[in-house]
Amino acid sequence: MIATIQPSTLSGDYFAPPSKSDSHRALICAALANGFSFISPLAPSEDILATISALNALDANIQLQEEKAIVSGILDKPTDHIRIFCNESGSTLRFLIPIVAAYGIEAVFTGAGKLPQRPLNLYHEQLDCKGISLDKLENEELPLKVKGKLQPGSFELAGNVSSQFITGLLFALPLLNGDSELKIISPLESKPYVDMTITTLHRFGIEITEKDMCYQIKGGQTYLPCSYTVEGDYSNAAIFAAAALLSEQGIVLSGLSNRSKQGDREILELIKKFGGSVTNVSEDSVKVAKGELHGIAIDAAQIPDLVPILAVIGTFAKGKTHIYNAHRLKIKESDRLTAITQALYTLGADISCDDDSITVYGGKRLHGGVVSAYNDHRIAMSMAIAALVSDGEVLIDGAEAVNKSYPQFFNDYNRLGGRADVRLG
Ligand SMILES: O=C(O)C1=C[C@@H](OP(=O)(O)O)[C@@H](O)[C@H](O)C1
Ligand SMILES: C=C(OP(=O)(O)O)C(=O)O
Repeated sequence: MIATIQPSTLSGDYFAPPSKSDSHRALICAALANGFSFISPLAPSEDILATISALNALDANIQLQEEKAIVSGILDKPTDHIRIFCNESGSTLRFLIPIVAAYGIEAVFTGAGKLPQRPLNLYHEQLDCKGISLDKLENEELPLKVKGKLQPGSFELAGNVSSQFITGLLFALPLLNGDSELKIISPLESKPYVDMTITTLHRFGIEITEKDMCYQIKGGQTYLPCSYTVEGDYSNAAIFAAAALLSEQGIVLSGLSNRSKQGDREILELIKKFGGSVTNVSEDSVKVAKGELHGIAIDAAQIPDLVPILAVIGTFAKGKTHIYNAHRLKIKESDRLTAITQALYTLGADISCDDDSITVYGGKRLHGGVVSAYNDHRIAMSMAIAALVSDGEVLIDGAEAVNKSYPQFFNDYNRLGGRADVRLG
């Protein structure tokens, strides 16, 4: 699909869609609980549908009704052999591998897009000696056959590859018949996502303690069903917060808890640092509007998903914006460092990147052109915001990538005054 976008200004009232990360966690915890849980709101993005399909393959019974899921948990040990298609969802894949291992189920995991090239090395290193065999069936990470019964004990993981490996083990280890500990042996990046996991586990009756970056997990714990309200998604709302920086009237962003553990709520502090206007309206809504924007330095270690839209804001801001500690962006749905740099460069931005950082000198308008989404939802959405300040139309090739996390993106974009025409290309 191709999105053809004319320059415009977005303004008005925006309501954040449910958080993809929070939704994954709630669905998995509910599926591991014996009894009925109710989860709402839910948005049927490709990633969330992948997790629902995977959990139903594990004999959980998840019924989606409009924007709500009714989940009855996995009954004892589900079937012995299953195939789990994770589509392009790294969360689905990395969260479910330890869970399948905890149940002793033989499973073949498959995926699409770049997922077969995204690393699983930490599981190969840590699960092989805990009763689990992980066999690559072809020459990439997927298809992957997982076999064996996960044993409790001591695990050691690096903190600078993906926090998703830690989350996956935190879901599974409480189910085992013995205690475990999970030592993080290098500085933990994307730590807010692990904090989100622990918060959601607590809501479903599972307790994890942590001291000196070592997580202690008691075995024999029982997930308890509950009614769970999914938070608004800061990662996707950040796209419209950036758009608001181009608008005198601004945008009121609602449905975003000011007590959220989502790391990407940092977007509001960063917008203030850029010189944008941020005004609290209520506990769950904030108004963002135009300000005198100047370049800033940004440590991306804890907020990787914000980097594409931060680079776009950098093109708005006068002077230098430098985003560093961003090396992990190379192993997302695209090599996001190269993708966002190339796409903005195509529209005339003064931008460059290396293996760990992006530098952009902003303050001048961009020009129109044709850019790729690189099969990456966050690149597609970020470039739709860059199009707002381009002299001339911008065509985003592969705009359907937004469906991975935010199928309603272009509807919301146009409702706020955007001029995006999305057609099969
Ligand atoms: O746990 C999660 O929900 C996520 C963790 C992050 O990955 P990393 O931990 O690999 O940075 C993030 O990029 C991803 O979109 C969602
Ligand atoms: C990388 C992302 O998700 P995942 O790792 O779940 O594929 C994302 O949503 O930007």
